[in-house]
Amino acid sequence: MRIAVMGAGSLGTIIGAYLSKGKKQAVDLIDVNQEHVDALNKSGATIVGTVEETIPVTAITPAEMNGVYDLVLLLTKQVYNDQVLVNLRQYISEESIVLSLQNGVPEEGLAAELGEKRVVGGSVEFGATWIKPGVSELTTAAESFKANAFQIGELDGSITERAEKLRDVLNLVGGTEISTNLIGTKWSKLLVNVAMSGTSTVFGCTYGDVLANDTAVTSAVMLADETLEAGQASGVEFTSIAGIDVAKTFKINKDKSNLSEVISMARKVFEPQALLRASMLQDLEKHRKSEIDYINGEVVAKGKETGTPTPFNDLLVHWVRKAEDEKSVPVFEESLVPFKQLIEKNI
Ligand SMILES: NC(=O)C1=CN([C@@H]2O[C@H](COP(=O)(O)OP(=O)(O)OC[C@H]3O[C@@H](n4cnc5c(N)ncnc54)[C@H](OP(=O)(O)O)[C@@H]3O)[C@@H](O)[C@H]2O)C=CC1
Ligand SMILES: CC(C)(CO)C(=O)C(=O)O
Repeated sequence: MRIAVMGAGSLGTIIGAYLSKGKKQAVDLIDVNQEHVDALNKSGATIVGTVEETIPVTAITPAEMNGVYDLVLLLTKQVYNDQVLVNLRQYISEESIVLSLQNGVPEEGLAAELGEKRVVGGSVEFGATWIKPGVSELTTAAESFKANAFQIGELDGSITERAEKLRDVLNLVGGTEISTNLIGTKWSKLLVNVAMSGTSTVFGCTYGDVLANDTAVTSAVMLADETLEAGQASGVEFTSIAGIDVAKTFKINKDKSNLSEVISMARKVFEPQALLRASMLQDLEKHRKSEIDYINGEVVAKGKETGTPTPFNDLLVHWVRKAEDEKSVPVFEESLVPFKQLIEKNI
């Protein structure tokens, strides 16, 4: 099988490295960062953090792509999908599979662009941070990465031979399961990103800082609840993620009578990830456009479509877009002010 890892950044460096290990298939790590590509070819892909390993890989820039790939792992940020797909079209056939492992719910758009038959979806259950050319950090405990790295699935939830084949390939990286409810799986991961990555971004802090502050953590669970409301109103059946049934855990009663219980659960569930900083926050720090439109913005869009109010997500998207426009990084105490006001109005 000839595999393209499209976007060998934080995640792609690690995934591409483990797929290349043992040379079981031909794998190209493809990235626009020439310095990174050169370092990968010269010294291999170095994984630091919860594992320490260097694996020889083949890396190229998009301009050096050639021939046809059987499998493309889409690991660029969704923000760049339009330009990535224009290039990619030249290197896929009718039989090629494009597996998006991006956060958010890009599958529908990809199927419209590339044809439903070519697209398989997936969700990544570990974290990674690009450190420098050739080096990426695994930020999830190694045992948990080996046990639960991916959930993948066909858009219609069927278990097909190709999904089983993809599972076997991804098992070379970390534990992979086939989801029979891909949209539910993607929305369940979306809920975590909306609540925790959204707040980590808008407050400019770690997950731990969010959990430790009453206004920030209350905002996080309100964001999660809006995700459940908007998702369920559009027919999403939420699933479990890392063993947590998200619909049961994060549902806030209309009269808010269980709010403090939900906050306690959020603190317990996310405490092991206290050191994480959202990749969207890292985008703001690099003065880049973040994936906010595809994360919290997805909830706002579904809320509009279904007539579900999403005031916390509206406010968060507004503040993150403002930071993008101003090329600034949110300051914790400043961002707390409007969220405190919204909580006083709504709770
Ligand atoms: N990092 C994480 O912990 C997790 C990330 N995800 C999701 O996975 C996806 C990838 O995230 P992440 O690995 O963090 O992203 P990164 O930005 O670290 O990696 C993407 C890489 O793609 C490169 N790139 C940009 N444009 C192109 C292009 N046209 N062709 C080829 N390469 C290109 C970027 O180069 P340059 O930087 O120079 O632009 C970068 O090296 C996102 O959707 C994210 O939400 C999901 C779970 C966890
Ligand atoms: C940090 C992590 C892994 C949270 O689940 C993530 O998905 C992100 O911020 O993009």
